[in-house]
Amino acid sequence: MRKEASSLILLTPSQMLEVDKEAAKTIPIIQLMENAGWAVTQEVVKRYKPCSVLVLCGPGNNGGDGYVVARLLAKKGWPVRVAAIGRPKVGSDAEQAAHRWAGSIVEHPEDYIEKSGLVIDALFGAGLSRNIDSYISELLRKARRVVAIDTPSGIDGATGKVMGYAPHAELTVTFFRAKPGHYLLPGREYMGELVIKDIAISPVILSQIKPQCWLNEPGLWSIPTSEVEDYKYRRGIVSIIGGSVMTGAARLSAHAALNVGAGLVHIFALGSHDIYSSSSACFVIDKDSLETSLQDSRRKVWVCGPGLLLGEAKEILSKLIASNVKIIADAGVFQAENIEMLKGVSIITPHIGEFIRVFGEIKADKISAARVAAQQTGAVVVLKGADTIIASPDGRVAINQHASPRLATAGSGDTLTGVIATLLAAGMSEWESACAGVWLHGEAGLLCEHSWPTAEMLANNLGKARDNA
Ligand SMILES: NC(=O)C1=CN([C@@H]2O[C@H](COP(=O)(O)OP(=O)(O)OC[C@H]3O[C@@H](n4cnc5c(N)ncnc54)[C@H](O)[C@@H]3O)[C@@H](O)[C@H]2O)[C@@H](O)CC1
Ligand SMILES: Nc1ncnc2c1ncn2[C@@H]1O[C@H](COP(=O)(O)OP(=O)(O)O)[C@@H](O)[C@H]1O
Ligand SMILES: [K+]
Repeated sequence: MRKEASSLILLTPSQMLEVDKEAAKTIPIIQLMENAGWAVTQEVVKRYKPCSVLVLCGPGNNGGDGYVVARLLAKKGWPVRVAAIGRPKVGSDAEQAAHRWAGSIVEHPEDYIEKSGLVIDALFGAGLSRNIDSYISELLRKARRVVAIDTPSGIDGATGKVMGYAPHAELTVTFFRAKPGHYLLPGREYMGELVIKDIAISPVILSQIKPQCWLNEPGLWSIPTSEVEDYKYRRGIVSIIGGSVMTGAARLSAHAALNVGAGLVHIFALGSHDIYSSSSACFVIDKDSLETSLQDSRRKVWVCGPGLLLGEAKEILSKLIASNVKIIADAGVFQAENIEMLKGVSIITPHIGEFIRVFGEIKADKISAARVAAQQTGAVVVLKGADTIIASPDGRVAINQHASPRLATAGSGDTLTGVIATLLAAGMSEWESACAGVWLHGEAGLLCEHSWPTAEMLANNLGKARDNA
């Protein structure tokens, strides 16, 4: 089902704390904590039969949620023990929640954890501020089945990094909106099933927070549908530079563009035309000079990079930039290790190796690095990988989890450029084309999960993928 863009918002832990403060103006935190604990309890009883439960409670509000879960599960007759790993601050909401827990508090959780049917991880959530220490990591290592409150303790909600150690949860219940760390790797691998629960925080608060990050799903964008009065120029023209030596990449890009619904695909071949002419009756092979082809004002979108040698990429890219067309730059363009060269490009699609070659090592995290690269170039950056990040120069970021490892095949990136170019040519904005293109590419991969697809097979599934968006 198509989601509302607002439900796709991802909040960093610090934004979530801001939400918390705002929400507290109308609903007391202790009530939000009760709601959070109730939400977790509901999800637990839905999935598990009554069993012995050990709730590991940390010193903050994450721990507070844990005390509520302990109380509610015990009320339902489940055998529950609580371990208080760090006492809540005097006068805090978590302390109030702890006072309401009348059951046992074990001093040595290590004596119980292996025997417990279920461990509720309520140690740290949004307030994780440093690496997990060895006592806690040794303890968590012994847990067999873990349900995490907000996030498995040790996962940085902003970046998905593991801070020393984190348990692999079977179920993670978070509140109001998910966080980037729920979807970024490696964090995503620790969540198990992720459930986002409404705890009566008003979405109106979001307008004050000004979120800048979304999960990449339909609803964040919408793709033009086919109309009765469609004609090929309205569907959009994609022009692709074909390399003189490596000719497969441009052909794959062109094949993808046609399959995802481009009205017309031109290939401007740098060497012999023959291979391009003979590979599909649907490609239009340019016979004119590049300058003449660029004078056709209907040809606004160009793909430059797949299969290009460094010299070819450099020369052609500068000509395209000077012509003010919209450019999707990939592959060959990134051999130059040159940020300046990319200024004037609309969208760049580097994989992590290419990204590092051009922009240098990623020092902080992938989101920040992609954002900086977008600002430096003025282009939308698609940082490809298993958790592709799409960053706009204006600071917006989308995280894509809608993909399959089956996409990791030669030429897969070339098909992606063809998809993005088609959406751009159909009139979508740079940001939306990049986000939607990455999703469609992922969907094509998911449609092939019964096989080991080649890039051509992926391209063949793009029309179906577009219909599914
Ligand atoms: N945001 C919201 O709207 C709501 C948040 N709630 C819960 O509140 C949590 C956030 O609460 P807090 O801000 O109190 O933060 P946490 O409870 O996540 O942790 C903060 C505490 O842990 C300590 N700490 C952090 N990292 C540590 C480490 N590696 N080793 C040892 N101690 C460490 C800090 O010193 C602090 O005492 C959320 O994760 C969520 O579970 C819920 O109570 C309901 C509402
Ligand atoms: N493990 C994975 N999970 C999901 N998507 C993947 C995975 N590995 C690669 N991909 C996707 O496949 C594409 C590979 O692109 P790229 O590395 O440029 O390949 P090529 O240069 O061979 O065309 C990217 O869109 C990337 O996001
Ligand atoms: K937790």
